[in-house]
Amino acid sequence: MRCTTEISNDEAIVTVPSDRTLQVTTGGASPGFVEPECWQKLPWWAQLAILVLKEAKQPGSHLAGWCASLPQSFEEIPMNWTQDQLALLEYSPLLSQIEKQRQEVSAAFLEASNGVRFSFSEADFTWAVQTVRSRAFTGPYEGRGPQDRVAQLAFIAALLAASTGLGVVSLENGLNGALAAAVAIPLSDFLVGQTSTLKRHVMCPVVDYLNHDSSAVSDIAYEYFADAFAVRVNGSFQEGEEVCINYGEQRSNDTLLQFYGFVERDNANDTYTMEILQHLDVATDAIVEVTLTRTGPTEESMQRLLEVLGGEGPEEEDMAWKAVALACEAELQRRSAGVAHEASAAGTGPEALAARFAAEKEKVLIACRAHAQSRCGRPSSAAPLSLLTRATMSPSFQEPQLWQHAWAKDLLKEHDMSPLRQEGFCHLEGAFDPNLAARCLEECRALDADCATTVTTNRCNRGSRSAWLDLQELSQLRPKLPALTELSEMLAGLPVELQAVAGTRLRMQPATMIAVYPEQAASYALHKDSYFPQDNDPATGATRRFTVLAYFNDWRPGKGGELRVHAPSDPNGARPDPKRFQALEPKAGTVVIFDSRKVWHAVAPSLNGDRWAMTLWIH
Ligand SMILES: O=C(O)CCC(=O)C(=O)O
Ligand SMILES: [Fe+2]
Repeated sequence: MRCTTEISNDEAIVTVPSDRTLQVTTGGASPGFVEPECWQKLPWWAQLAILVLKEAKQPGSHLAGWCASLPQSFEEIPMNWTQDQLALLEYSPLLSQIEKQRQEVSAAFLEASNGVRFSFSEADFTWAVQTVRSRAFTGPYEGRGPQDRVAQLAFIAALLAASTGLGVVSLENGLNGALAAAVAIPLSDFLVGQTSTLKRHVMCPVVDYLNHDSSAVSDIAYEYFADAFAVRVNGSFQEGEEVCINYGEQRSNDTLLQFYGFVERDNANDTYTMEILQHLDVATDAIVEVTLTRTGPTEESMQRLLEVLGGEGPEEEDMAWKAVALACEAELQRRSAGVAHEASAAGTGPEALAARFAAEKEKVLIACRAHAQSRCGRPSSAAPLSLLTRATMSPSFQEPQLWQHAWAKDLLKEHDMSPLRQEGFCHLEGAFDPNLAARCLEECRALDADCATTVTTNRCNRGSRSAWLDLQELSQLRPKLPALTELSEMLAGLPVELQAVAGTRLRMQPATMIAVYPEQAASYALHKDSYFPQDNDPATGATRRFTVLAYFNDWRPGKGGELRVHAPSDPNGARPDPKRFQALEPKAGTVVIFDSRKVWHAVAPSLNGDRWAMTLWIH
């Protein structure tokens, strides 16, 4: 759906009155045309499917226009594919899911055909179920009966606590706002889930015309006082722009294909489930199914794997990572090559969709294999470790005057620094010699191959590896790392120059960090480098004031890994709009300087090649 006029942030873009929707709720009464006993036995999607069939078959339905706009068939939904088409997926977990789904739909049809007082064929019913599964959304239901009241009271109390906590203006607005938030997916379980498992499943005409985008931030909310469903999209849009919503967070391509009939390219939530022991030389009858992400097994899978390996020590963990690397390798050997998939994925129809799905699954395996290999024999830590001593470095601040460098003096003189003062960041292309960047890149790769980098345990920054170069140890590091020490000294000359630009006294932690974002297997979520003043270190008063980044890669469009600098937030420092950012290319020779306290930023996954950079933080 495209917008015909400008849309501003958080405006309700579609509002559908409750009586124009089709809904079912947990334990809700059956409609007059279905036997109550039959209704209670049917799963929610079958109940909704019956409501859809009723509208589609009933002459003069007030939803006739919407019914007529629904697709006649769903050739993109794998449940409708032939065995040959399904085999192209090369992925048995999805095949089992589809088989299960077919059986469930048939069973529900048998049940429904006995208790519904109008007739329909199995094909009609299947069509309606597929309409429902690709278009309905689910949220909590605040309850209706006396029993539900308890849940409702707790619900309202939680909302009031939330709204007063936020300093909301009027009660009605507060409640509407809080309820709106409550129907959104993540909060719903917190507010309602603990006291009630009541759910509401809704088919909302028109809302279903909106496409999915996993990066979109949207709410589909029941607005209590308006008795309507409203879609709000976080972000502003120009006339003609497509507006997408997020069908739900963290959906793998399995779910997207099975229920919605599409595959998302480079979907960071895609996973690969397999029986891991079949690929390993272990004498056991146990079957260990693991789910792999681009950065290794899910926590639950890792736990299961460690149990089989007999413990949770560092040795077992190392063995587990080796097992994952081997299993990914074996699985990749077993599958047909992704290049072939990519070639056949260009068209439309089940074959192309299956090829796209298989190509994406292969990408998960490749990234997971690389990550698992990088974990073997390599420490993990919340912070990078010193290259020389392998220890965490406690901040020992120095006066910037100690570090002066002609390059730094010239750089800030040559470039206009007003963007740094006004917008809080500046992007300096060609700031240093790309040959130096290329030499740094080579040294970084060698260090990484020697396991000198640490794998981060920061959940917002999954998959990256890094190391500290201690500026006080440069003489020892120089012989082995001439390029990295040269660049570190250059960057260390910036704080004294920035003091003049910022008009404040600065201090520096004499260390630079090198970090890699491996291809397809790392990203950094929206964050600031300093949440001043909350994160003032009480002992040292340390707060990061400026972040300096220097990039090493020969960057080309399509390689990904952009630094996303988000539009400045309000003076209260609220999180900015996740959809509005400027994407800076991490190109060899580029330096970016920004205010660590003000600038919200993120790193996009690198799509082609490992992405390397050096960082210096100034306090
Ligand atoms: O590498 C980048 O472009 C930014 C990394 C970053 O945001 C960080 O390390 O805090
Ligand atoms: Fe950062």
